[in-house]
Amino acid sequence: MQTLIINIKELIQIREIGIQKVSGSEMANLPLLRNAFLLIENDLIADFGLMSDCPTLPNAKIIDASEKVVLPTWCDSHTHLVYAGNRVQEFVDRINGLSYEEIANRGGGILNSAQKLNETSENEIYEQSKVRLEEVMKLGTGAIEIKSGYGLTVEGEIKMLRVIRRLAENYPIKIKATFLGAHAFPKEYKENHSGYIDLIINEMLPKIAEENLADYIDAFLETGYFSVEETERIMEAGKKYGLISKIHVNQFTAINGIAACVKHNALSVDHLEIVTDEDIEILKNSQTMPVALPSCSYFISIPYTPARKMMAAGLPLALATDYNPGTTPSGNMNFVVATACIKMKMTPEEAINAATINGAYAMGISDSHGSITKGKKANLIITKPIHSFYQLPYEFGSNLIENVFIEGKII
Ligand SMILES: N=CN[C@@H](CCC(=O)O)C(=O)O
Ligand SMILES: [Zn+2]
Repeated sequence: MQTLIINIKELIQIREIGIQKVSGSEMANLPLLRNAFLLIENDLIADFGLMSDCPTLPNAKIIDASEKVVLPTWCDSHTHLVYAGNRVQEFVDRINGLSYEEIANRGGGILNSAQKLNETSENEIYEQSKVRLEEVMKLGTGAIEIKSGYGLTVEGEIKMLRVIRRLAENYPIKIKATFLGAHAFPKEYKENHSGYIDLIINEMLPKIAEENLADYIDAFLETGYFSVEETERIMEAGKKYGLISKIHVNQFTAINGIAACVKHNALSVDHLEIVTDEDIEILKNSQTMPVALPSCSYFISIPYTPARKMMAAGLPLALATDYNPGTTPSGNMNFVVATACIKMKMTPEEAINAATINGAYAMGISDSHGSITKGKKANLIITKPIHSFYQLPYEFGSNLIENVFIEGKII
């Protein structure tokens, strides 16, 4: 099956095979072709180039993309898309003056979602989550990481990871699963942290490994949540089962967590609303991808990740949604890209690199996703007629997407 997209106004994010990520000043460069074609064969990108070199293929389905831009689908490397119910009351409480921390201290926050999740059947959680997954695919997300972390019990964490696996089996989008048992301490372990960490290591991890339910391991390394030492125990235990870490860190405070993550070869460090000069020094010369979550900063009014400072130091940066019921009830990567431009002063080129190739790296899939490269998955966004790709972040509230291809098929 061949599909030939012709007359593409701008074909953006074209890369040679082998580019895993872009860093520092390279992020300002977003390679593109004007007046281009792209050939899809089955689920893969078979060829692309200038219209002057476009092949004649009588049996191919032709799509005319005159006045339209084609780019790779978004790679959303950090979400909590599987959850039960919502936290809309906390949203109103915050408007009325309570902080995220105050809400959590009253038993709201993550523990509120955990209670709902443990009271809801696996089937019902699947039904609620698939609606969100279908919505983000239509919004141009072609690969997504989804975390557990609202179970906080052996049964609850396994239930979440089984829902993630079922979504991966039933939808064409690439899904990576991350085990986040260390998201918060359940009430009964408030004074017994080591007891809960023992439960994670001795009960949850072996079962998860037995069913092969997770690709990565995560922890919420933060004042009032998991300390550096506690997170190190989790990362070490994960390694024994082949789970590389992707860690929530530096959301509210900088407590030398990034150094511990780099020491344990974390694939990514995520949030980074508070970043010190020492943190930046440590991230240099590491293979760890920093991941910013600007719609979380927007929704709960906390600082934005200092993207300019980090890129100026030569670091790469990825962008993701953090889709979750508490701090970011939105999985819209188009909004993330626009917010990165508007609030973090990333250029459209930098933001698109961060949301595609670097997002793919942060979920370990840059060999197959994140750029227009021969042999990679034919995961493409075709826009409506627009003047240039700059219009995507510029018209931040509009949906400028006409079609989304995932693995060669329009969804
Ligand atoms: N910060 C930790 N975890 C989630 C929010 C969890 C929640 O409030 O439900 C986050 O990434 O923002
Ligand atoms: Zn998160």
